[in-house]
Amino acid sequence: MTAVAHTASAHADSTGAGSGAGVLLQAEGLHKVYGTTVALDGADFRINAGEVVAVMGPSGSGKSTLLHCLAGIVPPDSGTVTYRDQQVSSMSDAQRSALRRGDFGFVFQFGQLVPELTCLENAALPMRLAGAGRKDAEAGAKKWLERLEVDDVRHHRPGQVSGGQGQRVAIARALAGNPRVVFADEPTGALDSLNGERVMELLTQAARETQAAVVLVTHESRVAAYSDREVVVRDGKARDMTMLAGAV
Ligand SMILES: Nc1ncnc2c1ncn2[C@@H]1O[C@H](COP(=O)(O)OP(=O)(O)OP(=O)(O)O)[C@@H](O)[C@H]1O
Repeated sequence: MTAVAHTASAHADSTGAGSGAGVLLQAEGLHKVYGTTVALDGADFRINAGEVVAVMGPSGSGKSTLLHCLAGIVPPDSGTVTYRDQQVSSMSDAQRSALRRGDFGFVFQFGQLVPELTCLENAALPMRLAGAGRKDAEAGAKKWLERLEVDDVRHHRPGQVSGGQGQRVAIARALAGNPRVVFADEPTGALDSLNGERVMELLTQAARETQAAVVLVTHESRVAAYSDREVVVRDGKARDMTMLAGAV
């Protein structure tokens, strides 16, 4: 095993970065290997409630793998992921799915909306999957579509809306279930810069109001500028740049 950059973790408790509401999600010493490729090599990470953390770094450095391990989508080979007092890394597939449905929201580069459903039905889908009735789920989803300024396209299907509108619908969908953590992997990657900035404004505002934490994978510094803190992943290790800067 390679030595881990623990600088960030060593300072995070005392500085209480972000809302100060305490660590919500934490990873320690994550290792993940695909064949002969080392995707994560002892990565540490932590995020507080209400905090927006940008995960940056070169292509292939392990950013998405880190996000997938944090979200319980991919189990790490070793290391731990702790959400509140639960060990995500030792949960069964079914437990991890339940956690993702109940507590996490997801936004990806290409919204990944279900093409057969309307924008409203898409935004309501996580709540439906979590057991809400159609009426309640759609009422909750409509509120978020209004908030994301795409209520007017709620009866359209994803193929009938622009990329920016589709991405806003995807964000509404991620937020509608009142997630405690939103995982956003290059959420503005497919958008022009104006749309990208508006999407980031809406995402971060909404997250701050609901005290959701946002793990934001991006390679764009103008997107990372919306975060409270930046973590750089390089060669499968994560370094907290804000903490490092503060320590100088
Ligand atoms: N499912 C997989 N199977 C095989 N190799 C994988 C898989 N997922 C990731 N990798 C490899 O692991 C390494 C890290 O990938 P990852 O997608 O986490 O990087 P990234 O920093 O998100 O890259 P990018 O910025 O290009 O999206 C890469 O070398 C990648 O090819």
